[in-house]
Order: sequence, then structure tokens, then C-alpha cells
Amino acid sequence: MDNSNQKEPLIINNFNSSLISNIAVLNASEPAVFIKSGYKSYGKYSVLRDLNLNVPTGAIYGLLGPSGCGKTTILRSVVGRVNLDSGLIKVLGKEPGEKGHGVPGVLVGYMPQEIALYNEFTINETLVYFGFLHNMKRENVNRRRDFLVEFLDLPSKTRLVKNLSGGQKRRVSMAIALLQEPKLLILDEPTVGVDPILREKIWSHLIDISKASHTTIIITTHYIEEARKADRVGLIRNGKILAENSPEYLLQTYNESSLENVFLKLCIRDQDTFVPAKASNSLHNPLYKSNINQAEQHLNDEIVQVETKTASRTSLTTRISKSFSKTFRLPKFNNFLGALFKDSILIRRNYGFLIFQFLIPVIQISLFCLCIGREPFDLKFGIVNNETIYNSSEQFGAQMYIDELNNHTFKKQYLNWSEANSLAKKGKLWGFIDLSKDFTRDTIQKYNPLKPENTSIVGSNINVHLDATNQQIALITQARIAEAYQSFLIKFIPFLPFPIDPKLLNSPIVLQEPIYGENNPQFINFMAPGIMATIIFTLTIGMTGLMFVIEKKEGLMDRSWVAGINAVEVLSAHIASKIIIMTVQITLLILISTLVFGVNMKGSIFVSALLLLLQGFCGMSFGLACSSLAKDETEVIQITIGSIFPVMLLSGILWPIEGMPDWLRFITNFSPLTHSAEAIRSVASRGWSLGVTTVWFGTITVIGWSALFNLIALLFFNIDN
Ligand SMILES: Nc1ncnc2c1ncn2[C@@H]1O[C@H](COP(=O)(O)OP(=O)(O)OP(=O)(O)O)[C@@H](O)[C@H]1O
Repeated sequence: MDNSNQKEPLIINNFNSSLISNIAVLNASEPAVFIKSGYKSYGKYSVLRDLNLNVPTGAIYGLLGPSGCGKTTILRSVVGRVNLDSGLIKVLGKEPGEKGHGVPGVLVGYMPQEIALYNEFTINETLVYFGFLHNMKRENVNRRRDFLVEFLDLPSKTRLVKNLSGGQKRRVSMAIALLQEPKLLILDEPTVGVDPILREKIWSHLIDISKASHTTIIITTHYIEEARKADRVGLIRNGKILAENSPEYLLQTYNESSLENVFLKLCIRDQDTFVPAKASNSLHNPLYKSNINQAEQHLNDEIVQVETKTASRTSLTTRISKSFSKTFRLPKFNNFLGALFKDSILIRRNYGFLIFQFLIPVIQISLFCLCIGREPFDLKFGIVNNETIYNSSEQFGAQMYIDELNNHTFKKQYLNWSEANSLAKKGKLWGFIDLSKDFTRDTIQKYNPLKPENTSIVGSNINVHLDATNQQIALITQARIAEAYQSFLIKFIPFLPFPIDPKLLNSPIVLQEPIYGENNPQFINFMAPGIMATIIFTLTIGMTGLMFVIEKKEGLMDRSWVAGINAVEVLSAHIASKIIIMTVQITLLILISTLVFGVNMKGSIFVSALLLLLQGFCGMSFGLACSSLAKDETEVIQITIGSIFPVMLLSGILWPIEGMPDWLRFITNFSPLTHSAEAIRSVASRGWSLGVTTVWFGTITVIGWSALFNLIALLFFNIDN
């Protein structure tokens, strides 16, 4: 870049006689903002087309045009929130977002069109938050706050934003933009909802700061006539500048008394014949031309160099790599503190949210332990005892067996065969057993070592007729019926008319002390660790995803981004502020499941808690990634609901992975809960420590997943625009 004429002064506006005293003596070689051949499309819709914009340093520049013509898009590209598809853009000497540049950051004050304020903050807290992001000393923030509250006619600094009127909110929004006395001020419709007296005051302040401290101001307004106070206006239509000059010059040239009429004339001309944007600047005014030409001349070298670069659309990979280079700077402590300050206020002001956050895991784990894994009982079951028909003292065996059937499991109903069959068919019984009229006699014969050959012992059978539609109930029923027979035999043997060693009747299968777990394994011990991981994972997704998407939707995130914060700082503060909430949630989950419901915790409670904490971070990262991809709460909820159930199913939380087809087992490796849930289960049920492969591998995978989700979030927060 040729710097030889950098010190040469340039008076940019010789025509604005009423404002001549307000116009800064500008450095001709350094326009504050220039855009050359800027193109921007949203999908197929082209918003900016060959846009050329030149904002001299220290000038007030009014960007005028109808709704939807691309004004906000231009402002957002100036503050670094929109990447042009192609074209050259320089703001305060560098490309927005370039490493080490203060745009976005302290050099730019941005007032977006939407209110973009934290409703739960007071006016003071709002300014303190942005003070943190601009690394301002607290005395400085207080000094500016007192000035701005007075100047913008704001109510008490302790008033909550949510209790302010629409106009007051817009003025707080403007106070944020003015807070750090930036070099460049970007104001998108700052005077909407402001009364005429205050509007006058705001304009005179803008003129003052542009004059006194060479602040460059770009302003959009719907009140076209108020733009007469600007040093330079750009009339824009359909993403193109129709004319760019001082208001007086445009009025004189087009021989009109109002800018509105000038704009109309230009629009008609634009419709009739295509007039390139630059044509309006060459409207034969030699003085203006000479001033502006100096600035443009200086840019030409640079533009020529970049034109080859910008001739075609910037490729997606270039945009992604740009996004990464913007994102990956060392985190700044002041930004982290600012985000922490914001999060802690939001938590403090939302007691309902806190109670909800603690109540939900308590309810979920309690419901899980009460509803899942418990043995079914009071099952309506029919008993058909044909032996009773004879009512003989030798026919006691059937009743003896029936008495051994667990009264907790079965609600017995004595019926005849056809009644039992009919009730079972109507779904009023889970099944029935029928015992023959010869049950005692045939059972004796069954165990008689000297029984004659061809003796029929069919009558010793217990015939079971089940409604086997419910697998768990059918399995439990079968198991209890078999158990009852074992205990029946022990009682029946003394009544046999021949000696028999009872040990011979024992099952040869002997369950030794299990290596891990109990001989009577509880399903709850299998599921509880995975359920705890799922609860913490889903809670943190919701907590993070919804919070950030709302911030994004309401323009709060954009605003903080423009103030210089990045995703790493936002997320680390979010984690720091939520770690206490997560710790309480995890403590509640572990205490309730183990102490109240007796879920196994054989290994270290701290390792389990650590794994659950990591699962929480993973959920936060996933939530952040969701909010970077989603446009609003509905989309976040859709992504969350759409992903949680498959993740749960694929993670072997509801049913062992060993039951899945081989190809699906492989896929389970790619679910963020699979290995961490197995690790927690191994700690809780087997007592394993972090040194065992399953546990450390689970720990590493959950960290890996968190890193991946964060990467997605970092990328999409930067390129979503
Ligand atoms: N993220 C986006 N995705 C798709 N289209 C968008 C997006 N942002 C803006 N647009 C479209 O781009 C066009 C220009 O929008 P922009 O907000 O820049 O206009 P504007 O001149 O500021 O309008 P207004 O004065 O009403 O604020 C509009 O048609 C708008 O619908």
C-alpha cells in the first residue's frame, strides 16, 4: 500500500455548508470503510450486487433505501458478522475479523436493528457486561454510564431492561454502542421510537463525536430527511448504491428539495436505464470529485490486486478456513469474565429455572427407579385344581404345590378349566395352571424308584397356559412356577411311601458366588448408570441449546460477537457458571439412586460423578452445536428430540448391545453415550477404576465427542451468516 500521501488532509464535504464546521479534517488515504464490488447472496437470493461503498474517516454516513434493499447486510458485513461472497472490504484499514483487528471488537460500536438486550439485566449490568467485553476499567464504565443515562434520558440505572418501554430499550441499545467511544459507530435505525427532541440531541451528539474524535458513523434511517444532517449519504436499491454523495450535492444536482424525491428520481432512472453505482459520483462536480478521487486513487492499487481474487465467488472452503482463523485466537480473560458475569446474573434472576433444573433430575431418577426393573406382582392367575373333586386325604399334593406359588407374584383365582380359559382369552388373567385329578398319585409314582414299566405319570405334570404377550411377565411367571415346584418337592418328599434322598432331586446347576453382581441380578443396576448419563446429557443439551439459540435469535449473541467475544469464551464461561448446577444435579442423581433405591455403587463415587460431569459437558457442547445449526427454539427442540431417542437406543442403555445385529453393534460405537455409559456401569456395578480400559476409554470418548461438538459450534457460529 502506498502510504506517501497518508498525511494529506481532505475536506470531504464542501457542499454541506451548514455542517461545514462539523466536518472532520480527514485523512484522505484512509477511508474508514470501503467496499469494492461486494456481492452477497442468501442461497439463490442475491442481496448485494457489485456494491461499492466509501465512507471517509470521521464522516457521518447515512445509508438510505427501502426495506429489504440490503442495508443491514452491509452493516453486518462491516462489523464482520456477514462474509461477502466476493469483493473487497476494508474497515479501519483491515478486513473485519482479521487477526489482531479491533473489528469486531473494541473499535466498533454496534447498535443492531432489533433491541438485542438481556431482559433480566438492569441498565447498569447491561453496560458493565459490554464494559467487560471491551476490557474497560470499572471507573470508566461508571463514568460513561452516568453520562449516557443522562444524555439518552434513561431511567434509573437499576431499572430492569424488561421493565423499560420500547423507546427506552432502544436508547439502552444505543448506549451500548456508544459505551467505549469507538472509532467506528454502526447504528441500524437508531432513531426509531425516539421523540423529535431526543432525536435532535442524538444527531447533535453524533456530529460532535465525529468532529471531536473523528469517529466514523454509519447510520441507517427510515426518516430519509433526517439524513440531511449526514456528511454523505448512500442511496441504495436492490443491493446497489444508486448514488453516494453529500446531501446538498444530491439535492443541487437533481434539483430537488428533498432527499426522498432525489431517491425517487434515481429509482425511476435505475428502472429505465441501468446506471452503474459510480455514475452518481461522477456527476460533474469537480471539487467533490477531486476530494473523493484522492481517497479512491489510493485504494486503486489495492483493489487491482484483489480484483483477481474476488472475480469469482469465494469458495466454501476458503470461507470455512476464514471462519476458523477468526475463531482460533487465544481466549481473552476479560471476555470470559464478561460471559461469566452475564451467565451468573441470568441464573440469579431465574430462581424458577434453578428449581426446575434441580427438580427434574430428582423426578426423573425417582420415576425411573420406581417404574423400571421392578418385578411384576399381583398378577391375576387362574388355578384349576382337579384333585379337589375327590376331596380325599390322599389327594393333598396339588394343593401343597399351589400353596408354594408366591402369593406376592400371583393373585390366585380358583376356577374350573373352561372359566379359566375364557377369562385368560378375554385378557382378564395372565394365565392359569391346571393340575390333574391324579396329581398326588402320579407324582408319587414319578419318584418311585421301583415303579413298574409303562406306568403313566402324565398326571404329575403342571400344565401352564400363559398369555405370553408380555415377555417380562411371561418370564417371571415361568420362573416363579418352576421355583414353586422345587420348594414343593422338599415338602412333599417326607410323604413318599419309600425312602428317597432329597439331594437327588436338586438341580445340578449350582450358581456360585458371581464374579460381579448378584445371583439375582436386578435390571435396574444395568440401566441406572445409562439413565443417569442420559438425564444429565439431555438436561444440559436443553439448558445450553435453548439459551444460546434464544440469544442468537434475539440478536444478543451477534451483539456480543461484534463486541469481540468468541465461542470458546462463551462456552467456557457457560461451563464454569453451570458447573455448580451440574454438580448438584449429579449429586442428587447418585444419592437418590443409591441411597433411596439401592442401585449398586461398588466403585468410586467420585469417578462415577466425574464421568457424569463429562457427560454433562458433552451435552452442553451438543446443545451449543444444535444452537449453532438451528434458527430458533423449535429447531433446537426438533434436533434434540430427534437425536436423543436414537442415541439412547444405540447406546445400549435400554437393552444390551449384545442383542443387536452385528452391523448395528458397530454403529453403536458412534453414539456419544455408548462408551461413557458402559464406563459408568463398570464403575458402579463392577467396582472398576479409571485404570481399567473400559473406564478410561469411556472417559476419552466422551471428551472426544465434546471436542467434536464444540468444533461444529465454533464453525457454524462463524459461517452461519
Ligand atoms: N439470513 C438471511 N437469510 C436469507 N435472507 C436474508 C437473510 N438476511 C437478510 N435476508 C434477506 O436479504 C434482504 C436484505 O435484507 P436486509 O436486512 O439487509 O435489508 P434492509 O435493507 O436492512 O431492510 P430493513 O430496512 O427492512 O431492515 C431481505 O430481502 C432479507 O429478507
